Amino acid sequence: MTDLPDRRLLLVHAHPDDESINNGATMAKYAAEGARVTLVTCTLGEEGEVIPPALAHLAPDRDDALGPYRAEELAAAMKELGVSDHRLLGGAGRYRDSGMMGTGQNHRPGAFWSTDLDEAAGQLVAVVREVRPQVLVTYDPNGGYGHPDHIQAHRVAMRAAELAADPGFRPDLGAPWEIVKIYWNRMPRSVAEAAFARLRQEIDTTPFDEAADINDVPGVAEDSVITTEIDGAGFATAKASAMRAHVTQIEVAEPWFALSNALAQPLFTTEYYELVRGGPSGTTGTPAAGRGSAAERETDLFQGVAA
Ligand SMILES: CC(=O)N[C@H]1[C@@H](O[C@@H]2[C@H](O)[C@H](O)[C@@H](O)[C@H](O)[C@H]2O)O[C@H](CO)[C@@H](O)[C@@H]1O
Ligand SMILES: [Zn+2]
Repeated sequence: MTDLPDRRLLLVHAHPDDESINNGATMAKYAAEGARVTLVTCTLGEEGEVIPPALAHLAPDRDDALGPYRAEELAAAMKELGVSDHRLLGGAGRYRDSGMMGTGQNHRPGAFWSTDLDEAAGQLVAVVREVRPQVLVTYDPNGGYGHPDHIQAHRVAMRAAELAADPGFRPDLGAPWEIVKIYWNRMPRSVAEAAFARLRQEIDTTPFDEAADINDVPGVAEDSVITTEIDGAGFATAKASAMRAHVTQIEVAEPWFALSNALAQPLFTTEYYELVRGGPSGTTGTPAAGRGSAAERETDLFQGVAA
């Protein structure tokens, strides 16, 4: 029927760098194991800050050239992870970075936050019906930490999963395809708290002045919500290198890193997820959240998916 690899994973993210921060080890692991890993990034991060002074001219209020530069950073990061299929939703520059919640950029023409949901989801349906992934990874409904582009990426991903399976929706985009398992990026509160406690103790050994707040970490949730953990210890170097490739946004001093506001955070190589559709048998329908102790969690996103 198709010459696609058996296992196909689709990740939907808002800006260049989110994929490496949230899923770098997971992406590197599955790519190394021969799965097809497809990344769709919804904007080029045109409204981001710029860390290196020598690149300050790229900023949106100067040359407004950060978008193309971050596209190059993304390509470099994908090389570090061994991921060859990475796309920009609707093509480069179709949807613009909306800025932080409540800023004027939210309503700038072309901002992703104010784009039509079904129009953007239609762009993603074309990718879903081409790639035919068994597994989709995106953000929780709050986008991890409330950034408008993250919230919109969640909405577009979930809507596209629904429309891609509907035979009455845009037959011109290909045969309908039902994604068997959908995950949201998560971080167990107990793991985050322990890591931040160690970071605060060691802050003087890092190049950073202070630690971020645990609430700055995307997707923090009670441990019982976490259904799945992917041990990416073997891919720590790849993840750190991919994060470093996003030079304008991230400074990495392993096992710590800081985003453009220079507040240090832990760099996690175990990456956590909440399974929100599909279960061990691959059936659809929302599984009961949580599986009790960590020992009961899935350790493979494709667990229960028929090849
Ligand atoms: C990780 C992430 O989603 N980064 C976004 C975010 O960047 C933040 C923004 O620049 C803020 O002003 C800083 O204080 C904070 O440290 C950054 O993480 O928002 C940007 C603008 O929408 C976006 O380009 C960037 O990718
Ligand atoms: Zn982001």
